[in-house]
Amino acid sequence: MTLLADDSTGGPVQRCSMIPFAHPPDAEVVVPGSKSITNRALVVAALAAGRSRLDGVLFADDTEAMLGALATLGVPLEVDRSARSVTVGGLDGAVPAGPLELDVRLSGTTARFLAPLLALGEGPYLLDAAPAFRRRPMAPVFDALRQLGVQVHETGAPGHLPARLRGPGTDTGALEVPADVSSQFLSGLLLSAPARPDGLRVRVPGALVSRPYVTMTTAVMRAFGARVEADDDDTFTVAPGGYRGTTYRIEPDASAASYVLAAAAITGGRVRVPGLGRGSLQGDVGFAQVLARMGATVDLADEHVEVQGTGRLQGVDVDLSDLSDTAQTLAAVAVFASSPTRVRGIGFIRHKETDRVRAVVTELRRLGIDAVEEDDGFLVRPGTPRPGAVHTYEDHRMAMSFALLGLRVPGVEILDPGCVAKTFPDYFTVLESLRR
Ligand SMILES: O=C(O)C1=C[C@@H](OP(=O)(O)O)[C@@H](O)[C@H](O)C1
Ligand SMILES: C=C(OP(=O)(O)O)C(=O)O
Repeated sequence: MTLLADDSTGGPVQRCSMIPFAHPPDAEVVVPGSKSITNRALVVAALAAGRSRLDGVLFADDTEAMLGALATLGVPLEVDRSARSVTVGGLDGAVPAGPLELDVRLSGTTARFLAPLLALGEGPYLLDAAPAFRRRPMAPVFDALRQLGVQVHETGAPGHLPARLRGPGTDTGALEVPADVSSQFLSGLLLSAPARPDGLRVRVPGALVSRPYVTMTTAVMRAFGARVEADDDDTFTVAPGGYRGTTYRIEPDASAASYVLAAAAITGGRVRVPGLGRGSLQGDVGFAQVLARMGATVDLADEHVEVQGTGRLQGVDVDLSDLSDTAQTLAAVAVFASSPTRVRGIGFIRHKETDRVRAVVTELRRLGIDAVEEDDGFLVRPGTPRPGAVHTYEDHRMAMSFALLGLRVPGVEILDPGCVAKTFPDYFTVLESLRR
């Protein structure tokens, strides 16, 4: 893999030329900590009574956004990047008054988890984001906060950041939050609920996408002493009483692991990721089972996941609504299968960093692969990608997934490879470490 300087300005690196592997990889790969667990643990530790120590922390743009926002709120933080740990001095639910300005950058979890936390304080708080995030939906969070008595004033487009918040929102009552576009709206309300005087009761009407992330939310909450129950009709009840600071280990990121496991599957190599296994809090660990259905040999053990490519991959028809961050990874694998792959249940990924359904299909077609956009997913017919420069749309998962194609065929270039910094800053170095 070569990094080329930007050919128009000679400025910062803007494209990455992939060089295929000459030999299949045979490696153990340490992937960075889970973005989703890091940002949950930071929020609950910040609200807790007493100190917490978080280990296995991810340091990437999305978690730096959360750390930066908590620092702005005056949360005492001791950050040790080399040890991958953060010590958090909890606020015991006392969110300081404003005026304060907080920037969530490109991070969905930071935006959707922070807004309900700010609703615990008086404000005013100006919550803003990078331009690309301002396009992503916030209306369900704002509507829920208004139901709790918070004043929410969007200073740009309705239902989007930036917004000015004034609380505290202490109203009680039966709250509803739709979660058919993102589960993060629900997770954010749950995470701050133990710090509310009366806790919270919230119901999800209709579909709940990305459900394993909500189970992850309640698991992290319980690890810090909260009491939260879910009933069969997706009503969640959170008792008041706050959180207790604790020592907490964060798992490696299962979505990040999907790329190196897919690399093994498509090159006929072997990759083992330690620290992730059957008992993971992350639904994306299930991606290994999708690879198994396609023909890879998979060992999902207690403490590791390993994929051995067999040189034979068949297409699958799969609903990825529980693990949609792996849809793009699967699209890349599907190119090298012997039959078509249909991914279903993921219409909502049109609201992520970019319209991921459209982006996947557009970029596969750019490389000469027959792919079709469908309402709730896409269809990929296998083929041999031709050389080309892949557009990544400020979406780290477009860059990480399409780079995999270049491990098998020459001439694949990834534009704006730096966008991987959102969750996996060392991605290209880690991928390169698989080369033998
Ligand atoms: O709660 C979380 O940590 C996340 C939930 C998912 O989003 P949606 O609930 O919007 O699908 C996922 O795509 C995102 O990367 C992280
Ligand atoms: C959808 C993603 O992130 P976010 O937390 O910004 O929603 C993602 O990481 O793929």
